[in-house]
Amino acid sequence: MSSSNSSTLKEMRNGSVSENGLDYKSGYGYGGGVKDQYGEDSATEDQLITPWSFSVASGSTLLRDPRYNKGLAFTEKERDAHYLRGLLPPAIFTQELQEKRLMHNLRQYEVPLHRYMAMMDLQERNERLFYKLLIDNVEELLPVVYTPTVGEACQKYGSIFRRPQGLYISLKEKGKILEVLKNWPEKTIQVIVVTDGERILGLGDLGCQGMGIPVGKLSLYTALGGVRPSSCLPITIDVGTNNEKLLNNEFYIGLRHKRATGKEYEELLEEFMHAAKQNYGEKVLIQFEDFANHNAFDLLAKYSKSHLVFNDDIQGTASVVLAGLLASLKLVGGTLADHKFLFLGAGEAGTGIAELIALEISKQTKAPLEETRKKIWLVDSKGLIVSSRMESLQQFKKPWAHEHEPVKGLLDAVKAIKPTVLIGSSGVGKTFTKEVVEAMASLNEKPLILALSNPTSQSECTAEEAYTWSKGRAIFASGSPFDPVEYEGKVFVPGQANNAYIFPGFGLGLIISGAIRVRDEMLLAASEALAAQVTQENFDKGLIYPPFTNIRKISAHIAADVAAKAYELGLASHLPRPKDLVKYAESCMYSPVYRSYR
Ligand SMILES: NC(=O)C1=CN([C@@H]2O[C@H](COP(=O)(O)OP(=O)(O)OC[C@H]3O[C@@H](n4cnc5c(N)ncnc54)[C@H](OP(=O)(O)O)[C@@H]3O)[C@@H](O)[C@H]2O)C=CC1
Ligand SMILES: CC(=O)C(=O)O
Ligand SMILES: [Mg+2]
Repeated sequence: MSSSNSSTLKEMRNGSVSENGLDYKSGYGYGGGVKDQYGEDSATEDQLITPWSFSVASGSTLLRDPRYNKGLAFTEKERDAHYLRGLLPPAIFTQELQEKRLMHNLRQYEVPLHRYMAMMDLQERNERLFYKLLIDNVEELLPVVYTPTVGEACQKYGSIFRRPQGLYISLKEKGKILEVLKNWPEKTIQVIVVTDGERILGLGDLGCQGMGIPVGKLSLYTALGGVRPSSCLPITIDVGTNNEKLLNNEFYIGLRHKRATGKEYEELLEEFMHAAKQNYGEKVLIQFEDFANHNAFDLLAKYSKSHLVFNDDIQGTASVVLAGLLASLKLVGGTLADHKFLFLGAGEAGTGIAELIALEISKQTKAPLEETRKKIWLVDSKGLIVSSRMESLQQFKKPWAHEHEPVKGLLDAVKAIKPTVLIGSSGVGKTFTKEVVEAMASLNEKPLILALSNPTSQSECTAEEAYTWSKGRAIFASGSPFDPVEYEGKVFVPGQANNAYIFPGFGLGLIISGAIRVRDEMLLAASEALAAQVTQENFDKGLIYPPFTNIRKISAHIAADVAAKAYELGLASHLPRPKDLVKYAESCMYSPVYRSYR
């Protein structure tokens, strides 16, 4: 360590690096960056000449840097070498002891939002400990940092706001977005999750406060998919909000006017997409999240030609649901083509899933897509989507307008269509009523019921309702988690049908292969990889998804199959192709274990 309290990366490269304890042991297999003092990839060669040159710190600055801070886990030697003497109490804790203490403290909070805030504080204080906690306690902490609690956090974001997380790009930044991107401290970005806050979960327009979603999704990219935190960038685009309650709330953190639309909106998005590619290169993955459907489909169609883009709500959800359906065939029998599907909700999630099911059936049976789509029916707020409504339908609904007489409510649609699978993607809670579930149970020995809407308050029904009303015959999964249910002496474990199973591994697959575009074949590969991870033990409990406890292994398999597909399609730029892609994906994953600083 040089005697100054901070040293620039340039200085380190000029000679003091090796003596400063570079720890290459747990470096990444990708990224190609320069290692900083602590063994992190921090900046690429050309970034060294930018005015934002990287510096590392010691003393109190080190303690306040969440990326490198280890709190009480700094060793005696590190305390000496890094000017920490006296800044910490004498005790030295292992990371495991810190973890035990934090879990104990977290469990004292009875209000979920308080747990969320405690986790965000930890992320801002000690990043590795945050990820260690999340990875080691994933089933317990997912509902805290993700759905359902993240929904409440977004609703109250203005009130609970402490330190800013992520990058805010508002209409005020029009014409300056590239400069805004350059203000972000990290230069090597591999994944951006971006929202404009208009459809946050099933909670509607939360404007700028939607930031909780990209922050939460990216923490899962790291914890579940092993993408390193420094290469993840959460972004919220603020074009205003139509949420009157927020506009009138004195603590609202966003622009205080109605949403910009049309040309003004499109130009801001265009500038952002252009700047992101210019600043981070063409291999940066841009994940669109929780946009309203009147923008989401158009943005995906427009930018999938020129950028590496992925819409989680349309594509990630489709892939996770298809995986559950493929797995469920072990329980319900038949092939996918033998089933009939009915959706409540014909938006991003509903039509996205429908299309991927139709594609998979078409792939399996060689039947044309127009035919396989006919096995799938959707209900929107106006009733069953049928051909007589064609003229007034939004573009993304048109492929689902089959010949049938008009049907108004869901119950009548169930009776008319006689589906084997019922999927809720409406964003409206309690819409799978007792009559609807009973009708499904009267039609099927094992009705498959997926209540995808988030958060829990918007779930189409609860796990208990699904099992009780079907007399224990339903196979059930939901977007937000439910506890196991005991019905007539038997314990039923509901699965979580959430795109969180897919996007972390999917993104990792794109990154490790250096993919330049996303294709439907990759989504199908991800579905098949996830379905293959469901074990007999899971099926015995009625599960159609594996538990999240194994998610890193699952993500490695998804990543490997997505990467393999990218290579097969000629869309991978990282050559040569690694032989064992699963091992390679695992070797690329971020580890939250502390590094030793010499
Ligand atoms: N589990 C998971 O992984 C995921 C879950 N979701 C959840 O799915 C829900 C929907 O998301 P998304 O598809 O993006 O939203 P959209 O707004 O795109 O679509 C909602 C659809 O539901 C329909 N709808 C609304 N109210 C009713 C009603 N009372 N009866 C019948 N249909 C109704 C709408 O009808 P109309 O078109 O007529 O307005 C629309 O077709 C959200 O709660 C979201 O959290 C989303 C992505 C992933
Ligand atoms: C899970 C998710 O992406 C959603 O509810 O929007
Ligand atoms: Mg979403």
